[in-house]
Amino acid sequence: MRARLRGNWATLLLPIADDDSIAFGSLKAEIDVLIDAQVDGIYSNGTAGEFHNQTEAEYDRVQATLAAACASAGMPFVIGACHSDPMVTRQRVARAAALKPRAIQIILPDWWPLTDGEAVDFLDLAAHAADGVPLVLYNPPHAKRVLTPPELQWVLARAPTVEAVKLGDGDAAWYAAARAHLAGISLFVPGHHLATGMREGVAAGAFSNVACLNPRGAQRWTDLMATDIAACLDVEARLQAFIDTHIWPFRRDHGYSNAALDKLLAAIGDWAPVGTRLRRPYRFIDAGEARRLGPIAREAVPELFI
Ligand SMILES: N[C@@H](CC=O)C(=O)O
Repeated sequence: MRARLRGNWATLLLPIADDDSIAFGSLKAEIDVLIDAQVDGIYSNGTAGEFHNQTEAEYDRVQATLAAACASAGMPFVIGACHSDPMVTRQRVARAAALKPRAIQIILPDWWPLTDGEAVDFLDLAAHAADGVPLVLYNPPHAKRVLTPPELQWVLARAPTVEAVKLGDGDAAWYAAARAHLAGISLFVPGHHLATGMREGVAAGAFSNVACLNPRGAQRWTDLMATDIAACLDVEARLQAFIDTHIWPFRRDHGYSNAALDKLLAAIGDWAPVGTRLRRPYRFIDAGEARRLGPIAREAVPELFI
């Protein structure tokens, strides 16, 4: 039987060259570092993979590069077939399934918000395209339609191939609702909330921005949660203070995207040739900010830098 989807999943950030092309040599180098870090798994085409800003030929090349490297290393991988257009999603899912990933991640169509019934229908279409490969539903707080725990319960009861949901968590009331409505579903919370999600008995893992900062450190922190959750909560509190003070203002005060923030974290961690650049029209944070914040991050959470 297949093991439950869980743990520390590292996002494949998309390296962008100065001419706005995808730097495929750097992408392969990044994959090699992630494999060497022995993370629980690698996933492509999340937000930091800039799935929303690729041609279909580029999409195919990114997935083929990931699948070939992971297959030969025995590293579990999930392919993000996300797209805001449901027709394109179905085509991406079908092509992803042929690469035999552990699962395929999708978002709900993102122009006109779906009703719950339409969400079920969309997940049924995606399941057919996935041809037996399980689905991960990525439903972040900035999605056009954000499902509450009771709404998710209703939808997932009618979408049996959805094995996991990647979502934003919330306060104590949200965790209580998640426990009441989503038991048995692998829930993936934001990486920098993972210790809280584990303590609350709700999170199975994270498709993780902590792995953006340092994949090896994120893996050790995740593994430690099984035996010393108190120590992990202490790391989480310091990490959140660092993010609130030094990373979040780039979005709140200057309007940078989440992908820009994730790439800033990766540049602070400086573990692969990813860089901070995003594809136009999205603005990216100057690499000098990563150099400035590197020592501050290492002082805040030295445990994550190994
Ligand atoms: N939103 C992120 C999560 C990790 O950094 C992504 O999927 O890229």
